[in-house]
Amino acid sequence: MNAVDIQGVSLRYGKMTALRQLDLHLEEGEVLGLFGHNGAGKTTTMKLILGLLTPSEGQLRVLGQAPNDADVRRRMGYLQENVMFYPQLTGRETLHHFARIKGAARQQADQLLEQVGLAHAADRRVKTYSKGMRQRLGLAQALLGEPRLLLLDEPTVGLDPIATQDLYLLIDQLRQQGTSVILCSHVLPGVEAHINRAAILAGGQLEAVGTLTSLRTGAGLPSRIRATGLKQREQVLQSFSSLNGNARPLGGDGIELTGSAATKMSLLRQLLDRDQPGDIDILQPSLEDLYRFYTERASRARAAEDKA
Ligand SMILES: Nc1ncnc2c1ncn2[C@@H]1O[C@H](COP(=O)(O)OP(=O)(O)OP(=O)(O)O)[C@@H](O)[C@H]1O
Repeated sequence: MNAVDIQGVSLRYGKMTALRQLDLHLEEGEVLGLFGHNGAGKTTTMKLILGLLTPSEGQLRVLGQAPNDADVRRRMGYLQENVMFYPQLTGRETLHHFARIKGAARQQADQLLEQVGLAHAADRRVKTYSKGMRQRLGLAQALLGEPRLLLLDEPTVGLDPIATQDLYLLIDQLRQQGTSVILCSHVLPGVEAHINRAAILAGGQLEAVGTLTSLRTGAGLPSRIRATGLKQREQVLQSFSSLNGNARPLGGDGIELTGSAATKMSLLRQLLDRDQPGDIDILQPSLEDLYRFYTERASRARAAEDKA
């Protein structure tokens, strides 16, 4: 059973179509990164999964049930963008309050405060918390009741680099325990090692979805192999240039080879056949490169449609 199954879902706010024919699924124990420009439809997708919105068309199942099923709601955790709390309550009281609403055990509060690094501030009022502390409290609130499905909307906003890294490690841990996670973010650097697949929304439509490897193959963006410490650099350069012109010299004794995701490994083997480099770096298209590629492709397609 998939944690989330979205089939042909459209969502209209009056005349405005926020999501168009969305097909997307989330496997159990999978982390899906959901990316897109402002207004692309990410929060709308989250709200549909949470049962806060009803599709105008299409089918949606969450943990095998309708999203507004009471049992499903108990097994979901949600960290919303710009999370707000009662300023007069302490961190611990805040979690007790949400535990009551969610039907979760009150004793969980202390363990969760510890887990998100807020144990030292458990008895301080939330109004004295920094932005990052409120974000951590939001995460603890989302984790109440040991959810099987976690929806995180911009979870790293306000977190410092160490706290961001801690959050990603926590997501890795939850995934290992079988929790499914959808992570919406505009912050792409650093996230790619922690997601199984990425989905890119543009203008309410799914422009691309897949593992980074499959998105790289689909985009056809080049990978670069940088090698230094070559003993026969000129011969190596010549032999690659005569093959397909994808080699160029770098400063010192280095070279850079450029190839598609499909040819990368073969280029690497050819290089190692020809020389014994002291060091090698492989620079693959990053999540940002892929995001740029797919969103620009979507914009071009839309501009062409508008012209026609
Ligand atoms: N309640 C609403 N009434 C009318 N239009 C809405 C409403 N909520 C969202 N929209 C519109 O639906 C579209 C999708 O919005 P959504 O909030 O899902 O985008 P998003 O990808 O989460 O954006 P952001 O990154 O800015 O949070 C936008 O054009 C937005 O203006």
